[in-house]
Amino acid sequence: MIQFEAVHKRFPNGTTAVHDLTLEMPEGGVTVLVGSSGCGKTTTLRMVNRMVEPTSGTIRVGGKDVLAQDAAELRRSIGYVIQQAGLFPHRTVLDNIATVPLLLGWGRRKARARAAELLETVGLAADTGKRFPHQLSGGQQQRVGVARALAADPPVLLMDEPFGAVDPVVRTQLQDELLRLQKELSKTIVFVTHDIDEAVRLGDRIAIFRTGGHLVQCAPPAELLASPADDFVTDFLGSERELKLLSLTPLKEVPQTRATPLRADEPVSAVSGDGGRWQLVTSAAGRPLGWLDTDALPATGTAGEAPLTPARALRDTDSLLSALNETIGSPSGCVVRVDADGAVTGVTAREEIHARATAAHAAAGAGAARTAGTAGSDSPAPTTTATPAEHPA
Ligand SMILES: Nc1ncnc2c1ncn2[C@@H]1O[C@H](COP(=O)(O)OP(=O)(O)OP(=O)(O)O)[C@@H](O)[C@H]1O
Repeated sequence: MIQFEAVHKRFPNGTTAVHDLTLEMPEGGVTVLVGSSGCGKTTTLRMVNRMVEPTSGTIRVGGKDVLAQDAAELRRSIGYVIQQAGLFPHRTVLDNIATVPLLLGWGRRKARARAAELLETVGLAADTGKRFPHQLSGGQQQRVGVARALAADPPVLLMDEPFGAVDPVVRTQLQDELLRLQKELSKTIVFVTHDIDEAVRLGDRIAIFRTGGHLVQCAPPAELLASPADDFVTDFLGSERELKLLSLTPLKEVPQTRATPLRADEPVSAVSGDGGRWQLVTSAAGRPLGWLDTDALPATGTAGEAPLTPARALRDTDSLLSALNETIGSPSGCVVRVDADGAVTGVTAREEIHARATAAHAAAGAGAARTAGTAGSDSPAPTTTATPAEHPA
């Protein structure tokens, strides 16, 4: 959808912000640009909608050279979200969202109706529309910024540190919202961030830049984490590289021991972990109540009276990292698995989770090696075309 071919940007003061960039951003995917401050991420992003003009090279959006298009028209056809939303302070939220549709001549009524619909899409209450931006929290303003960018339903969204100015809890909520929206809308998104965790969470592909506007590596997150191209990328990914890889792998494919009723005449069922000492007790509806230590049971006691150690249950869509975390806290060393309704389906032992984690690492590494081989290079290529790796739903 977006292609950079040998793009160079040198500002009049002599600064080279982007150096010989060749990069493809696939349709319907999120490409995240990361790197330290001043490495050319924003300049790269802004060249897509011609807010910055390249010095040389070609940029195509949907196959068309951006320089061959009218700049204002191009900008209206591409959504743009920036840090702190950049809303017009004297316009209501609804009018802010309706900005591009009005510029496109939709008429006030239709533009406002679309804006009202988008308020709901981004998770804001209808009455928010009448307020002014300063009457909203930072997180709410960012949602309005996203709604404004989506108003004319552009195929491409440019997002420049959109969640950089909110606290970590709101940031996670906004990331969740974006993932949810993206599942529905499948936009081609270019997302700039400083935060590698955000990049791993949101990106279908991550492009890592180094100062001077050099692209060092571009790959799906799992490949990048399993096979960083050089020491710069390794350092940038941080010391928890392997754990980040586990955060991308869902628990789904890891086998589980199925739960079976302990005694047909009791409203509890149990499944054994840790050689049978620990029993998982469930309610009549099959929800997990906790782990029962059978060694500590009084001779005459029953499962229904004994104290239970709480068990946090995981679903198939949870990550191997969450599973690993649970095995550390679980007295049995097993994680409890539940279905979408919260009913226990079984348990998985720590060893199974470790084995799957090792396999996930090997598979991601093999994917990167295949890509490097295809590219005909003896080091991982900066631009890869490998199949996207597993990603949490
Ligand atoms: N208009 C300009 N004139 C001159 N130099 C500029 C201009 N805009 C950006 N630069 C320089 O180009 C380089 C890349 O800037 P850019 O904003 O693209 O980096 P960035 O990776 O987005 O940085 P940050 O993460 O800090 O936002 C920097 O050295 C910056 O100072």
